[in-house]
This record gives sequence, C-alpha cells and structure tokens, in this order.
Amino acid sequence: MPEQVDVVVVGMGPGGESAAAELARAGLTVIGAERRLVGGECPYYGCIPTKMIVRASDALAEARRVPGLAGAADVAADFGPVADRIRGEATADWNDQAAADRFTDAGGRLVRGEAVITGPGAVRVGDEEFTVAKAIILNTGTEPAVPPIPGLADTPYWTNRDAVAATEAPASLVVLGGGAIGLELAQAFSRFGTHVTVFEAAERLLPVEEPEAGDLVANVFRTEGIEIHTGTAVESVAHDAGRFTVKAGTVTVEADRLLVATGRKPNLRDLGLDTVGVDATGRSLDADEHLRVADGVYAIGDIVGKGAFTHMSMYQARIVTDHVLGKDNAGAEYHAVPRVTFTDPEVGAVGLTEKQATEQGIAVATSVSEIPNSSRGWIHKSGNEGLVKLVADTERGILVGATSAGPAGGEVLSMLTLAVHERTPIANLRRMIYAYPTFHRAVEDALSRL
Ligand SMILES: Cc1cc2nc3c(=O)[nH]c(=O)nc-3n(C[C@H](O)[C@H](O)[C@H](O)COP(=O)(O)OP(=O)(O)OC[C@H]3O[C@@H](n4cnc5c(N)ncnc54)[C@H](O)[C@@H]3O)c2cc1C
Ligand SMILES: NC(=O)c1ccc[n+]([C@@H]2O[C@H](COP(=O)([O-])OP(=O)(O)OC[C@H]3O[C@@H](n4cnc5c(N)ncnc54)[C@H](O)[C@@H]3O)[C@@H](O)[C@H]2O)c1
Repeated sequence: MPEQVDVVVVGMGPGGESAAAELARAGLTVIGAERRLVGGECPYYGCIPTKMIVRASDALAEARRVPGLAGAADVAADFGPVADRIRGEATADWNDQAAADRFTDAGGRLVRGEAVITGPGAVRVGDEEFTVAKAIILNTGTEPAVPPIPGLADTPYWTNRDAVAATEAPASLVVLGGGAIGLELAQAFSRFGTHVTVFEAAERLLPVEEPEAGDLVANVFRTEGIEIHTGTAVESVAHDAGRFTVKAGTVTVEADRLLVATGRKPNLRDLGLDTVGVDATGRSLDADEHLRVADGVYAIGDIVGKGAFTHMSMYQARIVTDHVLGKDNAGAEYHAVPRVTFTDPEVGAVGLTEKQATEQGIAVATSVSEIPNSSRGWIHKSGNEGLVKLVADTERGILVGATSAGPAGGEVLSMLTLAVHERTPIANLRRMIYAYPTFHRAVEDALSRL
C-alpha cells in the first residue's frame, strides 16, 4: 500500500532541502528523496568547495602583490590546507549526515534513492510508494555535460567533482570551457603553480556576459601566465602514460590533468515526467510564475532554466513553499537575476546585457567606467583591473542591466541589483551620495557618462 503524504521533494538540492524543511516545520508530512547527498551540488562539489579554493588562491595573489606596495613577501603555495578545509569544514569528507539530521529534526523523513513519478500524485523511491496529497516538488539539478570530442570519453578527465577532491595542485591542467566553473578553477589552480591552458569554443571567455567582461578576464589571465584559446574547437583528446594530449587545429597541448567544464545537463530523463504530461526532452522545464509544471507538480533550481545558481534555487523554493502553504506570493520575477563569477577580478552582473536588451527592442544606452581610473582603483594599484558597465532603457529612464567587475565586483553588484530590481529612476541614482573612496563610486561615474 502506498504511504499517504502531503509532499514529496524529489532531489534535495539547496532549494529542495530548504522547501522540504520549511514545509515539514509548517506541519505537513514531507518526504525528501535524495539519491546522492542532501544539499546537492553546491555544498559538496560546487559553490562552497570551489570558493574555498578561490579564497586561498586570492590570498596567494594578494601576497604576491606585496612587492611595490609594502615590501617583500615570500610565498610558498601549498594546496594541502585547502584540501583539508574542503574535507574537514565544507563537506565532512562528502558525508551529508548533518544535512540529513537538519531535515529530520525539522520533522521530515528522508528516503535515500532514485525517485520516479509514476502518475499524478504518485512517487516511487526504491521499493517505497507514496500517494501525494499536496505537492511533488522537483529539484533534481544537473550533471556535468561532457562534449563528444573524439577520445575524451575514454580518458580519466576531471569534472568539478574531481577537481574539488584534489589533494594537490597538478603541475599542468587543460580546462575545456571558459564559463564560470572553468575560469574560477583555472585561475585558482594557476595561482597554486599549475600551468593552465583554457579552451573556449565561443569567441570570448564568459560568452553569456558583456564582451568587456570576457576581455577583461582574458587580459588578466594572460598576464598571470594562463594560456587562452578562444573560438577554438578541440578536435581530439588522448591519454597515455599519465598525460593528456589535446589537439585543436595547429595547437597541441599536453597536461597532467584535464577539466571538463563545458556546461551541464539537466536531470530530467527517467523521472517519469511523461506520466504527468510534462515534456522532459528539453534543457529545462516550462514553469509558471509559481513554479508549477503540472497540476500538483512544481520545479525549482537549475532545471527551471532561469539561472543555475544556488540563490535562484532558494528564491524559487520560497515561492513554492508559500504557494503550497496557501500564503500570498506574487510569483517569480526574473528581470534582476544577479550572478557573480568568482575570478579575480570578480565579475558580477545583473539583468540584461547590452545585446539582450537590444534584441528585446529596448532603446538602449550604455556607459563604461574603468575601476583603475577611480580614486579607489588608483589607490588599490596592483590587482585593480575592473569596470562598471550600465545598460539603460532610455525610454523608461531606468537600468535594465549592469556589470560590475573588479576587486570587489560581486559586492558592488548589490546596489546595481537593487536598482535594476526596483526599476529605480536613473535620475534618483544620480542624486544619491556615493561614499568616497569606495569602488562603487565607479557606478556614479558610469551614471554620469550615460
Ligand atoms: C563547480 C560549481 C561551482 C558553482 N558555484 C556557484 C556559486 O558560486 N554560486 C551559485 O549561486 N551557484 C554556483 N553553482 C551552481 C549551484 O551549485 C547550483 O545552481 C545549485 O546547486 C542549485 O542546484 P539545484 O537546486 O538545481 O540542485 P542540485 O544542487 O543540482 O541538487 C539536485 C539534487 O537532486 C538529486 N537528484 C537528482 N535526481 C534525483 C532523483 N531522481 N531522485 C532523487 N534524487 C535526485 C541529486 O543527487 C542532487 O543532490 C556552482 C556549480 C558548480 C558545479
Ligand atoms: N559563481 C557562480 O555563480 C558559478 C560558478 C560555477 C558554476 N555556476 C553555474 O554552473 C553552470 C555551469 O557552469 P559551466 O562553467 O560548466 O557552464 P557554462 O555554460 O557557464 O560555461 C561552459 C562554457 O563551455 C563552453 N563550451 C561548450 N562546449 C565546449 C567545447 N567542446 N570546447 C570548449 N568550450 C566549450 C561554452 O561556450 C561555455 O562558455 C553555470 O551556468 C552557472 O550557472 C555558477
């Protein structure tokens, strides 16, 4: 006999875990189904361990900036403390007991295994069957997508999951993909002494962001000794005697390790979505403003295709939780989605790029302000590369997008996120006072140039 419950959460990524606990605390009977680790990609293989590596590599970079600013510093990089931190502080050696207990303590029941929808209001996990009264919430996330490059599949390539488990920095590394994962890890390992080569198929690094951002990062990477090949399709990969050989046109690179960071594929197949009339063949699910994909079925996180970020998963979880509990919630809005790539310079962006705004038929005006030309950037000196770019809708007199790249680019982004989210009139942004000499005064400068 199936067990009667109120809610089954399929996949306990950041949003699923949060929604499941919240609904259990509200008194509903909640099953959390997870086939790997409660918490999903972010705490064990994604955001947290990669940002620990980035934090450590930024410390190395800062120490190397002492000459010319404050005397001399001897820097001897050691990956050991980072690897220990990832095991000890971040992932408990990839053990999710603490997260599982958190959910159980909130009143939920965790069922480990692969969940499948078997029909409207029906879910099976292993040999347990559930009849679901209120909501099935899908939060199944993504897996690394591996391109069909000849030879690659047979090699011991890394994905992000192997990279964060490294106990030492390799002597050399090829990175396939110049998106967020590839670039954060490329620079971080390079600062630990790894010789890094990046291959990006598109014409620029970070191709979904403003071209100025990709060019900025490429210039900094090149000065740090990272080799970059953009607009380059890798033709073959081989692995022999512990070494990778990567061929792309006239370029051949050998390396000890190869990281595949060429995007993600959604975990939608084999979920039984056809049994509730949902098309699972695309890259994401079509959800309404309350994240419903079918009657009684909700989706949150990467599989919704509105931004593969932990903050998006958590945002959508809040909307679904309110909806299931019958609380007021106006529904999801996506005009001010913030994202930060944690390279150095950090690349923060919100809303539309200039290209996207133009394609939407908006009357666009843009302006750029260079961080090194700001007082704070000039004071900062080495490591001051960055820019603020604003994308304005001249008819409505508001910002529809912005990029903030620089030493604290992700933090400066917050005021731009607020401006785009609230559709604050540009006139008001110009009237504000910007503390001197902060990096965000570059926003004021960019506004004056619009
Ligand atoms: C290297 C890396 C760095 C990142 N850095 C950042 C960052 O700095 N900031 C940021 O905001 N985002 C970052 N992200 C993205 C972030 O990790 C994801 O957006 C975030 O984890 C949210 O994903 P999700 O909620 O869709 O689910 P996921 O975290 O992908 O979790 C989905 C869960 O569902 C489970 N599951 C799947 N199918 C089933 C099934 N049928 N039955 C049971 N369980 C199932 C999986 O095992 C998994 O645990 C990073 C990602 C990576 C890979
Ligand atoms: N700081 C953050 O918030 C953060 C960090 C890491 C990841 N993430 C999330 O995870 C998602 C996945 O990250 P990602 O970097 O794997 O994906 P991505 O889609 O951001 O970047 C992948 C890159 O690989 C390139 N590419 C594709 N096929 C290629 C090939 N055969 N050879 C060379 N290049 C190729 C693409 O053009 C693209 O630029 C991101 O979209 C992001 O939402 C976020």
